[in-house]
Amino acid sequence: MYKLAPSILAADFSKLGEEVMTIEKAGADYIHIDIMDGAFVPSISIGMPIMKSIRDKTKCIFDAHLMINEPIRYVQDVYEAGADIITVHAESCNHLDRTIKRIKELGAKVGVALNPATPLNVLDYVLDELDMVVIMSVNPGFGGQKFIPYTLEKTKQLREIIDKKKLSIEIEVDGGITLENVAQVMEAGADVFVAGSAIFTGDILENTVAFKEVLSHVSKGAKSR
Ligand SMILES: O=C(CO)[C@H](O)[C@H](O)COP(=O)(O)O
Repeated sequence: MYKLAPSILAADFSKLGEEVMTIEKAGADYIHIDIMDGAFVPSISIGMPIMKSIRDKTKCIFDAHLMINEPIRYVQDVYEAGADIITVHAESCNHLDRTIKRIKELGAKVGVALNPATPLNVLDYVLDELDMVVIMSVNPGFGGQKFIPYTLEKTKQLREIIDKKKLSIEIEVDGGITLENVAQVMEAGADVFVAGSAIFTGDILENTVAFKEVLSHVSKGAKSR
């Protein structure tokens, strides 16, 4: 099954709990939580207290995306705040292997995100340790940006590698996903789709249902791969 991961970066924080309950009701699979430090990426977003405050509002999986330098310093706090999946950027870890191991020791699932221009081969030696790879389809730091088309090819290449090695790793694509381009991202081989502005602008319930409708249309088995 394809999964939808609404990014709360685009939510109305004055009613975050309510909005999270709305997207769960409409079928969201993961709640994508963008944590930014103002150093690895230009923006500062939200942190552990906000995560904790919504943890009891939903049973959805918390998919924490750490856009922070040396995230190993915070993975325990993020786990304790309720994260089920913790994703770090390959570019922000001095010791990626150690960071992956630390997340696994905590008992969380582990993801590694790659900026648009980062090649897939940085994952060559750690791929089989991962539960998720996040292909950034925008340069991280802001919601509401335009999808970068060349990341479709990168997603296809990663799909081939994962299938060839028979690994059970989810490919999540993050940034600029809309109802207009989501089918292309599905065709490229993604499993999980992050959408911020396209979900939280306008009617949140209707937008979530519309995404779920598209994602349920093409069954994975029916795809060429
Ligand atoms: O990681 C992110 C930004 O760094 C966001 O999750 C991403 O951009 C989703 O927002 P939108 O759908 O508005 O592009």
